[in-house]
Amino acid sequence: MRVDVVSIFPEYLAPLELSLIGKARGLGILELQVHDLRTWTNDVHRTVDDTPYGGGPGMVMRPEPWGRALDQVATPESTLIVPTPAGEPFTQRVAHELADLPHLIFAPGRYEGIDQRVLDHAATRMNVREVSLGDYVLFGGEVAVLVIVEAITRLLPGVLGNADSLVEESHTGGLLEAPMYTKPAVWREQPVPEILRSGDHGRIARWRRAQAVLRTAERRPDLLAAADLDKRDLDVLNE
Ligand SMILES: N#Cc1ccccc1Cn1ccc2ccc(-c3cc(N)[nH]n3)cc21
Repeated sequence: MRVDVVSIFPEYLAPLELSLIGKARGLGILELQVHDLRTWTNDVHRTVDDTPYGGGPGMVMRPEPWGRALDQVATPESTLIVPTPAGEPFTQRVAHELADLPHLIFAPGRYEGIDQRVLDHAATRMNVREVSLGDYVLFGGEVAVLVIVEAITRLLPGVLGNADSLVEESHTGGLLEAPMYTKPAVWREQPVPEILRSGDHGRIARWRRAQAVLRTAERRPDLLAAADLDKRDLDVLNE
């Protein structure tokens, strides 16, 4: 997978060099390049924003630099990802969809956002997806890019050593993850649930599933409707 990020704060994306993402890049699983939007300005002040038509607070990102940037970076197989409070919710399902694509271009805006014509024009030549991290407002899209790139990179084949960890992870099958424990067996007078030390892998799997169902019902009942619950799960809920 190739990822290009265009930002007026390229240094904000430095964490993408670290840890697993850095490993994925080193293994050639992920190609990533960060670009400074001001590269595509053509005035002495390298201007990227202007006042909004129709009035209102703040500034809007001008279309010309973005247009030139996308002219250079995009290919017919590109998908443009635009973080915005007005986007579709970014979920694990969306992460899986994006992880299957060949080329992602991220356009994290700043100020009050990017001139709408940038997205409308891009949509005439590539897929465009506006995505929201949640119902809160950030200063800009760079933080969202860090989150989205990490969520996608975890799903790329070869990045996570133990493929099983992808199977057990949260939101698999639509349920939240069961609580996890490690040594010591007792910590501040709190023991690890006995079943997890029983060595009975079948009972452990059933216990974890039951915990995931109960935790989801308690914290995210909205996820239950879409989860593929079986009879045992329903019995757990009705206990
Ligand atoms: N757009 C916009 C906007 C609109 C109103 C007020 C402030 C902003 C700031 N902003 C500029 C770029 C940009 C990108 C993504 C987010 C964003 C995403 C989520 N889920 N929350 N916030 C915000 C962003």
